[in-house]
Amino acid sequence: MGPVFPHLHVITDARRGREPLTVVAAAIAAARRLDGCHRLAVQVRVEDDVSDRDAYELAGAVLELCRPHGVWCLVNDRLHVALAVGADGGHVGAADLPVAVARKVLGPTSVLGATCRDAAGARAARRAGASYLGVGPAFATTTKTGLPSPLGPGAVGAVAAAVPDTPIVAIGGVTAGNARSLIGAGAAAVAVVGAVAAASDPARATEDLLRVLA
Ligand SMILES: Cc1ncc(COP(=O)(O)OP(=O)(O)O)c(N)n1
Ligand SMILES: Cc1nc(C(=O)O)sc1CCOP(=O)(O)O
Ligand SMILES: [Mg+2]
Repeated sequence: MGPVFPHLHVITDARRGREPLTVVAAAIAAARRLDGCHRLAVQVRVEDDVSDRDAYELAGAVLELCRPHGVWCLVNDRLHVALAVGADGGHVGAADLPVAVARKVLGPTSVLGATCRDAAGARAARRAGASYLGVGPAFATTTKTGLPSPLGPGAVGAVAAAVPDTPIVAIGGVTAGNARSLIGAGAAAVAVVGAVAAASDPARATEDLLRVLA
């Protein structure tokens, strides 16, 4: 992992009718304006019914946007796609490959994120080889269904305190208005879908988030 763990993870919204590449390009442009590309990561996340071919094409195109600026490109769920495009790493959750297996697939040096929702899960994921932990839902979200009740900053902070050597990325309902409460509680970073992808001006939204996270 590089010396600075990115504070803002922008996750693609690849639902039909969205324009993930336009959003990613806008987010990177905003980070460049703030001289903050090292503080930005992009996670390629597609719906389950998207074909591997389409996920591969999207991930390759996102990587092409990220790499020249040193922005991390991570791939959600589909580690074979991460490897195929040469991404910086991947992210897995409870329905994906187990963390230890994901680590084997990606190799020892790739970035590997794992979703966890409590201290015990965080310690287990860390032991299994996760390099960062996605913890959520921090706040209510409509982007993903079937999630447990929001944790709030306090519970996110309790997970962070359980794994002090591991960056926590708080996810779920994060906005420029509430991001600082999560960093104040102990998260190293936040991840967003809607706050950037659904914004009328995704570049401005990215800039706002990077500023409050500085
Ligand atoms: C940073 C980050 N945290 C959590 C998740 C959620 O992963 P998962 O639980 O596997 O759910 P899906 O995103 O695959 O629907 C994430 N993607 N990123
Ligand atoms: C993909 C995802 N995972 C979550 C979790 O808690 O594990 S919340 C979430 C959706 C985040 O989208 P938004 O920023 O629009 O709320
Ligand atoms: Mg997953």
